[in-house]
Amino acid sequence: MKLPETQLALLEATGATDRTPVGALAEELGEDPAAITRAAFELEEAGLVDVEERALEDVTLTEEGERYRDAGLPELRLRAAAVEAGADDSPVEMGRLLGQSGLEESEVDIALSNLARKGYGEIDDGAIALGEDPRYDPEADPEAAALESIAAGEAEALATDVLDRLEGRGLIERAETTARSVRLTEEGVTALMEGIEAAETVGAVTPELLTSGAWSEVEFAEYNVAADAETVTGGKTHILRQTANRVKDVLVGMGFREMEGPHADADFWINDCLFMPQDHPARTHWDRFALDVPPMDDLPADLLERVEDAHRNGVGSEGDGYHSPWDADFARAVALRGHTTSLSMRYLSGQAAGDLEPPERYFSVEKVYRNDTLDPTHLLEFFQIEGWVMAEELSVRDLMGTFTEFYEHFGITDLEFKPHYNPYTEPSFELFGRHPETDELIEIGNSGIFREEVLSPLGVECDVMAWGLALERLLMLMYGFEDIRDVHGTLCDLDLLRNVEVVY
Ligand SMILES: N[C@@H](Cc1ccccc1)C(=O)O
Repeated sequence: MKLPETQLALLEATGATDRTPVGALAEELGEDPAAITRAAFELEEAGLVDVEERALEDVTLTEEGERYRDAGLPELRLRAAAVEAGADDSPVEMGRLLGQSGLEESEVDIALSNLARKGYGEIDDGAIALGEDPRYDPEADPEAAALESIAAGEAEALATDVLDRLEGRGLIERAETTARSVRLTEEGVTALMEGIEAAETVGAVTPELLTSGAWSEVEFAEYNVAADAETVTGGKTHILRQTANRVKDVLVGMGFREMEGPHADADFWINDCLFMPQDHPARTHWDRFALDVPPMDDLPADLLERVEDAHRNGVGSEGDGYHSPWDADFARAVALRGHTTSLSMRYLSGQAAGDLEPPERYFSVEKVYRNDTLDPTHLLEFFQIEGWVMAEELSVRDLMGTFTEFYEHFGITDLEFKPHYNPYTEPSFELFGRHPETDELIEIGNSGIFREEVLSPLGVECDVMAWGLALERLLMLMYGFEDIRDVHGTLCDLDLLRNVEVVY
């Protein structure tokens, strides 16, 4: 008779009278328990051993259970302090005991309720009385003793009601496991006496086996295709990134080209080009992430001059500018961009991709940084879907039509628009969508048609409509997430991300 090596080793290590646990055999043979279990079942199928399975309970201490095992159960500590303070004779004020007992604030209620439950003392009017004949025996508290047994791996002998109580208190965790043990059958004993040879088995076909022709002589290991396999949660693209890629595909499909540019940029590109006055509240130091790096000295001088002129004196026949302070050093200072409209400015100015002729369409899906207060819909950094269209004649209808087409690709068909104000667009619109779970209207973007004060210094003579949409908000509408922190950043909910069904 021939058997694969692992099976033979297992058979030789197995007794005919006493059952041996599979775990012990795995340890003895230095093999993976899963491999030994598999071998045991194969031997059972061949009639050489029999495998017994028993449902077992695996009991472990929780962190709190561990803590009480070290320091003592809170009720026992309180009781000991009460004895010390003479509560055997007359009631002792709670207030006096708490300090002595060393109980944490969070443990006081736990101590009191369990003290009463166990009949170790009575609490009346803020004082503890121990009574005449306390059932208390510090050496024999069953729950304290059970914590010790569990820590020593001897939970099996414990009564179910004690385990139930500890579980109810959150001090232990119980899990079902299966214990398997094996014993030789008569056939197994006979086969061993007659002698068994080790057959070399092969787990997988290799190119060498195929080319040498050896495949026809070797014995292949049999797979148990019915066995449960461990769940492997492999790496995959984060849905935020997946959605970003999808957004890019959609926009490319709509004829847009992608913009690139720096995350840390001169205030000039982030704000000044956008006709944002230098004393605008959003430009104060606590709203932006200023960087302690040298200023950007290579801003195009003629453009700098034209932007300054638009700020100071206005553009065209009607506007007359802000008359607000203008400081070129302020324009050169570097900060993390609060929106990617800085990229739009670079491209529209001709500095990024050369002079552009209408019609042109550009987009980016990139990170922006804002010093917001963290909450379910705000993060310090998020992804903005920036975009603009340059054409001879544009109207609000073109803007709305573009959004309708874009969001339809993501199954969002109930957009709402509200008039809005931006220093750099006129008219301006905020975009809203309905959250699928809460039915609330949530803001998903901001848009408008650039003002002459923005376009004229850049040298653009036709219309440009533009927008900034929040990728995370799009995700909320698509997937129904209510807290953006579940899917973004280091606090994200891994289970949620693993199990989410990709929408498109
Ligand atoms: N920059 C704006 C979005 C926007 C871009 C272009 C035009 C109008 C609005 C924001 O971050 O909210």
